[in-house]
Amino acid sequence: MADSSPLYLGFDLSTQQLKGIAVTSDLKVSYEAVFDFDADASGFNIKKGVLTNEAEREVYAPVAMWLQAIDTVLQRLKDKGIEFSRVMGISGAGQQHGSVYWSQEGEHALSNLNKDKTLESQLDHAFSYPYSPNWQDASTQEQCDLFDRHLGDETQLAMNTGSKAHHRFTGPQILRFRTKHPEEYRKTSRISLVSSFLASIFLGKIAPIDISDVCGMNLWDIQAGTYNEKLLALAAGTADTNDLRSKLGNVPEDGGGSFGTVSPYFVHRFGFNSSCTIVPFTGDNPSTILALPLRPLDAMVSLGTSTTFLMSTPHYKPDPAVHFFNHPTTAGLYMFMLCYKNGGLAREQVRDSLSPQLPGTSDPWSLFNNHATGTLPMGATSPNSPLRIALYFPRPEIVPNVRAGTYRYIYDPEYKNLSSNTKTWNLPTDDCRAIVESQLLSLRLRSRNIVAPPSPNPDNLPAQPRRIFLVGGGSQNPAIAKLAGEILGGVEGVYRLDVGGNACALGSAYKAVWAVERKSGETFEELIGERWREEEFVKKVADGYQKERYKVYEKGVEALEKVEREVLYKQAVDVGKAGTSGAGQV
Ligand SMILES: Nc1ncnc2c1ncn2[C@@H]1O[C@H](COP(=O)(O)OP(=O)(O)O)[C@@H](O)[C@H]1O
Ligand SMILES: O=C(CO)[C@@H](O)[C@H](O)COP(=O)(O)O
Repeated sequence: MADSSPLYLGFDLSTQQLKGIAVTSDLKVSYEAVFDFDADASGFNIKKGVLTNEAEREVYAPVAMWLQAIDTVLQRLKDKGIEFSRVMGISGAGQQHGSVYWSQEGEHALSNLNKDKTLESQLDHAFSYPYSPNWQDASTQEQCDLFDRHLGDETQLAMNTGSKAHHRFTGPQILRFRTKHPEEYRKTSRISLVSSFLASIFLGKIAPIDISDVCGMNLWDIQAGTYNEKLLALAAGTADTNDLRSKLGNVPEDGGGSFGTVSPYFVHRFGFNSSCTIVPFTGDNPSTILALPLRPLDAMVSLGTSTTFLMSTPHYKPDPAVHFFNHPTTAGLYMFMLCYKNGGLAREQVRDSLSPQLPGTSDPWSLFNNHATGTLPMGATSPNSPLRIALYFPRPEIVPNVRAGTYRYIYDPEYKNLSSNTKTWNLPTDDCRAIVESQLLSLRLRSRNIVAPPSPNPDNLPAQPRRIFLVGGGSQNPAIAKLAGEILGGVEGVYRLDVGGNACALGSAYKAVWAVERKSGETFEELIGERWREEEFVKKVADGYQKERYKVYEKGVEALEKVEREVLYKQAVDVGKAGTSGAGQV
C-alpha cells in the first residue's frame, strides 16, 4: 500500500548550494537533493557561488541562478521518488543579510505562474535589480560608519539591534543600493531577505521577513520588537520612513506560524498538496541551531563557506564583537553568534598550496590533516618556546575588521612580544595547523564571556561549552574536530551531526514539523526533544576538554589577541588613523 504519511520539506539556500531535505513526522530523513552552483548552474559565470567586483569590494549573486536551483532541486527530489502530495509543511533557510529587490510586477508575476514553464524562464521581470548583495560583500564601510554613529556609537547600535554595523548587514546594504542605484530603488516594490525570497517563491506572494533573520539587518530593535525609526530613516534617506517600511513589510512574531498554503504553481507542476503550509523561512544560522534540541551551554560550530559559532541563550549581552539574534522559534531566547568570512575557502587555499597530495588516498584533505595534527600546538617544543601564530584572510575579515592578507608572526610567551621574522616557519606545511588553530582560537577568545563552567563543578573546570557540535562541510574533517576539542574544550566532547552537510536544511525541515504538528503552547524544544533519537543523530568525533592542551592554548589566545591588535594597528597606520594603543612594537 502506498505510504501516505506526512513529509516536511526544509531548504537551505546558502552560498555554494541549494539543498532540499524531506523528513517524516518522526524526524527521519527520507529524501535529499542538492544543486551546487559552481557545478550545476548554467549561464552565470560565478565562482564559489558568487560574482565579485574587486574594485569596489562587491560580492553578489544572480537571483536567476537561485530560481534555476529551485527548479532543479524540486525536479531532483521528484526523480528520487518523493510524492509531493505527502508534504504537509515547507520551511527553509537562506544565507543571511542578502537582499532581493522585487519590481512592481514581482508580486503579480509570482501569483500568475504558468505550470508548464520553469521559474527561471518566467520571473525575469520580477526583480528591479538582478543581483543580491552577498554576505561576503565589503563595499559598505562608508555606510557602516554612518550606522555606527547614528545612535551614538557602535556599542549603542549593538545594544539596540544585536550587532554593530557590518558590511554585509542589510541596512547598510540598502543605504548603498539606494544611493548607487536610485532608479532601481525607486522601481523596487518590496525588499526580501534571501530567506523570505525563498519563502515567497513557495508561497506565490511576497512573504514576511522572519523574526530571527530580521536581526541581521542593523534595522530591527530587538528589545522593542519593531524596526528602529532612526535607522530606517538613515537607510531610507528621509524622515518619512513609510515607503521603506512598506518595502520591508511586517515581521510576525511567531516563527512557527503559517504564511498560508503553497502556491498553486507547485500544486499543478509538481503535485504538491494544496493544503501544504508555508512556515516562516529563517536565516541559515538560526536554522542550523534547530537541527537538534540544543541545551544550555551546548555550542555549534558551523564549518561552511563561513565559519560560525552558535549558542542559544536566555541572556541578551550584545557587544560590538559579537551578534545577537532573536531565537527563530522560542520567544525569550536569543541566539549568540560569531561569524567569519574566512572559513572553508581560506582552509581550501592552504590545502591547495600543498603538493603533491598523498599517494593512494582520494581524500583531498588527508595531507592537510597530517600536517595539521602532526606537530605540537603552535609549533612550540617546550612550555616557554616561541609560538607560531597567523591570520589567513583571503577576503576582508569581519572580526577583526581587517583587510585581506596573510599575517604570520612568532610570539614569545615569556616576554610577551611578537616578531614578524618568520624564517622558522616551514611553508606551506606549517600553515595547515596554524590556520585551524587561529580560526578556533578566535572562537575561544570571543565566546569566553558567554560560556560558563559546568554546574556542579567538582573538578573545578574552566568556563567552556558543554558539548560542541560540528556541522557544515568541514565537519567531516577529523583534524579540525581534534583541534576543536583541544582549543575550545567541551566538557562532554566534540560531536558531529550525522546528517552529512545538511544540518541547516534539516533544522528547517524540523521547524516545519513543529509548526504543523505542535499542540497548543508546545515549544520547538519540547516537540523535537521528544522525537529526537540522539544515538542515531549524533556521533562523537573527538575528545573535548583536555587539561594540559587547554592550558597551552591559553597562551594561544593571548598570542592571537596581540597579533590582531598589531595587524589592526598597522592597517590604521596605513590609512592614517593610528592612535597610541601600545601596539605596533614589532
Ligand atoms: N573533509 C573536509 N574537510 C574540510 N573542509 C571540507 C571538507 N569537506 C567539505 N569541506 C568544506 O566545506 C565547505 C562547504 O560547506 P557547506 O556547509 O556545504 O557550505 P555552504 O553552506 O556555505 O554552501 C567547502 O568550502 C569545503 O572546503
Ligand atoms: O553572514 C553570515 C552570518 O552572519 C554567513 O554565515 C551567511 O549566513 C552565509 O553562510 P554559509 O553560506 O557559510 O552557510
